[in-house]
Amino acid sequence: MAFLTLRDIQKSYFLGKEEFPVLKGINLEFELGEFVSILGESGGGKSTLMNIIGGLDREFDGEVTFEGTLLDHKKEKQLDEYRRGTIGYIYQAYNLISHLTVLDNVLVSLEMTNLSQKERINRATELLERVGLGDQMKKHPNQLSGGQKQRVAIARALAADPKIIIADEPTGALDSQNTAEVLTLLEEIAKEGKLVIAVTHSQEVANHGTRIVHLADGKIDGDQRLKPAYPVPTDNVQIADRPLKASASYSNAFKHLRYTFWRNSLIMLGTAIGLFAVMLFSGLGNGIKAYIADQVNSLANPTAVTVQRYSKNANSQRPGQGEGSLTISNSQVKQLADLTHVKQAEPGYVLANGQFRLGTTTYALNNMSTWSASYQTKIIKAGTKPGKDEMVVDKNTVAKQYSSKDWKSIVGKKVTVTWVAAKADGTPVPVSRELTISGVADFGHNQVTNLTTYQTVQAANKSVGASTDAAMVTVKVNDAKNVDSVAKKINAIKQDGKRQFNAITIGDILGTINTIVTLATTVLAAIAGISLVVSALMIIVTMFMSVSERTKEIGILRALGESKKDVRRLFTAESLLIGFFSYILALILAFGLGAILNNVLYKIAKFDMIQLSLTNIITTLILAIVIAYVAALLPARRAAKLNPIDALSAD
Ligand SMILES: Nc1ncnc2c1ncn2[C@@H]1O[C@H](COP(=O)(O)OP(=O)(O)OP(=O)(O)O)[C@@H](O)[C@H]1O
Repeated sequence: MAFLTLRDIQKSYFLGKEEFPVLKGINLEFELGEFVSILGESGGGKSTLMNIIGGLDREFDGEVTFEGTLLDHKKEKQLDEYRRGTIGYIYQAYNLISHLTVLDNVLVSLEMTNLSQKERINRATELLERVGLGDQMKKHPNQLSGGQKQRVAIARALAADPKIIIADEPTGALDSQNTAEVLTLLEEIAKEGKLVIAVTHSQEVANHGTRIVHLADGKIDGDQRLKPAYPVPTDNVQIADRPLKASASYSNAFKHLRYTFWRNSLIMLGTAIGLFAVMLFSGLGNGIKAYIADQVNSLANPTAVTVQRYSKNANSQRPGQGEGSLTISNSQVKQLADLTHVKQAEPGYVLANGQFRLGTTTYALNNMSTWSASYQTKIIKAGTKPGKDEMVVDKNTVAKQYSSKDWKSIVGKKVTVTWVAAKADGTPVPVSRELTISGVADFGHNQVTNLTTYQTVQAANKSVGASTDAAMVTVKVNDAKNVDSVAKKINAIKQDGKRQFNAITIGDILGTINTIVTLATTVLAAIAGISLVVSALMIIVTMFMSVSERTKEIGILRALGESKKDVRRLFTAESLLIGFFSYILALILAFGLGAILNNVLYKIAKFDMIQLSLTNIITTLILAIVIAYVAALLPARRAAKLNPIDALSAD
C-alpha cells in the first residue's frame, strides 16, 4: 500500500448552476522520499489538486488514503489533525503572518506540537539557521527579501515535522540564485524521507525532483520517474502534534493587540471610560450610604431599639396620642427589660401639641419627646442634657427663632410648657409645667426636635390624673450585633394571640435610606452603563476590521492545522484582552480620579464620598469580560466560518 493514494479524484466549480469540471478523475500514488513535481498548463487544476491533498478542500469526489487510512473529508476534525500533523505548506506568495516576527512565524506551527516552550524556540532557531536566517529572526516579514521570506516559509513548513511538504510554485517569485537555494532545500527535505510535492511551471525546477507528473485537461497525462525515491532514514523520530492550547491563542491575540496598539488603545480608552463611570457611581453610592450611616449613628445610638405598641395602622397613629390602648404598661416595660441581651428598658413619652411662651412669642414644640439611651450627647450643642423639670430645645425651630445670633442665650430660661395628655379612657387632658431650658440640641434631619425627661412628664401627667403609661420604650441592647435579634424577639411577643410591639432600629431607618440611595445610584450607574453599549459596538467594529484585515492569516492558520474553534478562540481572546485592559485602565481611572474627587468632597462633607468596594471591582471586571465576550461573538464566528482556501487567496 502506497504512503499516499489518490483515487478517482473529481472536482468541479459551479458558477450558478453551470458546472466547470477541473479535475476529472485523478489516480496517483506517492511514497515517502519522493520529490514530485506537478507540471501543467495554467488553470489546469494543479492548485486545486494540492488543496485536496493538503486537506484544505473538502468539496470533491474520490478518495484520499493516507498511510492506509481513508481520509473522510466530511470530518473536519480528522482533516484538522491531518493538516496539523502531516502537512507542511510552502506557497508562491510566502504567506507569512505580517504582524509576527520571523521567529514567531515559525513558532506558530510549533505551538501545535508537544515540545516544551524551550524546545520549540530551539527548533525554530535551528531551522532558521538551517535556511540561512539565523541573524534575521527578530525581523518582521516586510523587512525581508523575497528569497528570505520563502526560506522562512520553508522553515515554518518543516517546523512541526510533517511527512508531506506541499509547495505551490515555491520558486515562482524568486530569481535564479534563490530558486537554486530553495530547490536544494526541497531536495534535502525529500532526502530526509519526506514526501515533497511541488507545483511548478518550470521544467528546470521539475528536473530537480525524482518524478514529474503532468496534468492536462483535468487528467494525468504523464507520470515520469527521474530517479528512485530517496531511502527513508530508519532513525527518524517524529515530533508528536497536539491541538492548539488556549494559552497559545491568548498569547497570539496579545501579539496582534500589541502590533495594533494605537488603534486598540483608543477603543480601550473608550471602554474604560464607560466602565469607570459605572464604578464611580457605584462607589459614590457606597460613600453616600456610609456617610448617612455615619451621620445617623452620630445622632442616634445604634444599640438602642425604640419600641412602640403595635397597631395595624401604626403609620396614621402617633404614639402617645389618642387611644390609651397604645401605651406601654409598667409590666410590659419590665417584660422588655428581662429579654436576653437587653441591658435596660427606658420608658418614654412623645408629647402631643406641646408649646410654651417666651416673651411675646409662642413656640410650638413639634415632637417633644423624652431623653433616652437612643440619643447621643453629641447632639447637645449648648448647655446640658435635660434633668428633672428641665428641657432641651431644638436649635433651628426654637433657639434660632428666639435669637438667630445669640441662640445659646436661651439656655437657663424658665418657661411654662403645655401639652395634651390622655386619661386611661382616652379623654384628652391639658397639662402645664414650668421647665428650665437646660440645653439646645441639633437633630440634623431627624424628626425629634425637643426633649425633656421621662420623670418630668410622668409627674406632670400624674398631677392632672392623666395616664402615666409610657408611649414608647427605649431598649438598650448589650451589643450592636444583637440588635436585630432583640428587635425580632420584641416583634414576636404576643398577648392573647395578638402582636404587642413594633421595634424600630437604626438599621431599619438606614435600610430605608439605603434602598433609596441604592436605587438612585443604580439608575446613575445604569445610565453610565449605556455608554458600555457604545463600547461594545466599538469592539465589534474593531473585531470585524481585524477579521477582514487578517483573512489571509486565518487561511494560513487553518492550513497549519488550526481548527475552526482555534480561529474563533483567537478572535474571542483578542476581544477579551481588549475588555481586560480596558478594565485595568478603568481601575486606574477610578482609583486616581476617585482619590482626587474624594479630596475635593472631603473639604465639603469631611467624608470619603467615593468608596469602591471589592464587589464593585469584581462586578465591573465581570461586566467588562461579558461585554468583550458578547462583542466578539459575531466577528469570531465569521472568522471561524471562513473557507480556508478562499481566506488564503485573500489580498
Ligand atoms: N473558487 C473558485 N471558483 C471557481 N472557479 C475556480 C475557483 N478556484 C479555481 N477555479 C478555477 O479552477 C481552475 C483550476 O484552477 P487552479 O488554481 O487549480 O489551476 P492551476 O493549475 O493551479 O493554475 P496556475 O498554474 O495558473 O496557478 C481554473 O480554471 C480556475 O479558474
